[in-house]
Amino acid sequence: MFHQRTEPAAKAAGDLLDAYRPEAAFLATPSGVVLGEGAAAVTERLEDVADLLARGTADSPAGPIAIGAIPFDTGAPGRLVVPDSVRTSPPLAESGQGDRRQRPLPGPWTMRPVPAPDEHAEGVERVLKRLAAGDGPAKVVLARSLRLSGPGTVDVGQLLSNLAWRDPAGHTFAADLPAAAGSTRTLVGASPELLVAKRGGRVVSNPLAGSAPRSADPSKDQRSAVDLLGSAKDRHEHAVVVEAVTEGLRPYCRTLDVPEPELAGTATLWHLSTRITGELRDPDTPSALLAAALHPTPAVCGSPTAAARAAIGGIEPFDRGFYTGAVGCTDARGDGEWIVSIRCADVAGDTLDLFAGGGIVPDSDPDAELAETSVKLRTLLLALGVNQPIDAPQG
Ligand SMILES: C=C(O[C@@H]1C=C(C(=O)O)C=C[C@H]1O)C(=O)O
Repeated sequence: MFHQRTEPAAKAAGDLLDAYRPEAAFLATPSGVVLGEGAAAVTERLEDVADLLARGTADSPAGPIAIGAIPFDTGAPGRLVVPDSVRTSPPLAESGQGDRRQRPLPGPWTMRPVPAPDEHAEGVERVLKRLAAGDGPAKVVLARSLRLSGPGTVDVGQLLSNLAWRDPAGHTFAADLPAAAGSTRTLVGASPELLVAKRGGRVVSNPLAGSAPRSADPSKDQRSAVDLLGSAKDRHEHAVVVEAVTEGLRPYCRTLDVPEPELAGTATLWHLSTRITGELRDPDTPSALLAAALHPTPAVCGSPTAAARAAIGGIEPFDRGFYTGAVGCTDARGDGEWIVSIRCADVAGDTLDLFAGGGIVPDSDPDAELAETSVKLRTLLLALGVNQPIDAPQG
């Protein structure tokens, strides 16, 4: 039995960003901001969250909340925390505080791509061969990572703040992870992708898949968007995800609405996006259970899931850890939001591991896929204040 304190709501989201310290949990979405401090209870599995929350009380009428992260590997432990105390605020975009709090993190940084860029392109070729064989996956999401080491302990709070103010309408998070040797470990990022949100009887999922770079030149930017919307390869890559999410939600829903894909823009990329909405058969279905049912979608793994996962395991030379997992928050009624953990870094001590991947289908081009991951890495690099090419060979 535990009791969760609910502090008075903050007037401005920026106050919660300023109050964030490593080991706390922070989530900002278009529906609001949550900062959780301390740990009254902890679990490793999404499926156990509802029972855990039922064992506690809170000042809030919605009961206690849990907040945290799960990894890509569905068999590996997550870290979902019921904080001792919780503070909330209206969304960042409504704070009127603008972007005045951005500051680059101190460098210099050494950067080590894992694998080397040309090896990632070779990995894409290997995936293409597996797809062509016809007896394995139909789509595989292949990722690469970039390890940055800096001059001192990474200021996670400043990085979180930079990410949040760069995109106040996005999903920005910092989740405490199982500790690395001797230092706290945090997953910090700004993801454009909603895995699932549930409020009362309504459910929403907004898968993204199919990407094109943005351009500072408005006519080029427009062309890139129009080409993406008309690209048969990208529409196929996207359709695979929409179908899996729709089928994943169907058993829980009385109605489901699946519109045609549209464009969603981040600062650096265009994506194909489908906002799937539905009415739950049972409005008490916990959001954490829906997240567990959908994770990992073919947007981050591929399809069919088991074959794609096996291909990833055979080709990616690193452990994804919490990248391409999910970060989210739920109350005791099951209302909550779960975000796909992409455009993120796993930070411990003076080191950040950045990750980016892309969906490979039979028409994918290895060089274009490498370039796409480089653009995706820029979300974190720009928030760090690093604006240098990353694919030049390193000494
Ligand atoms: C895997 C990532 O992004 C995912 C893959 C996408 C794609 O292949 O086009 C687009 C959005 C995300 O669902 C990533 O950012 O690392």
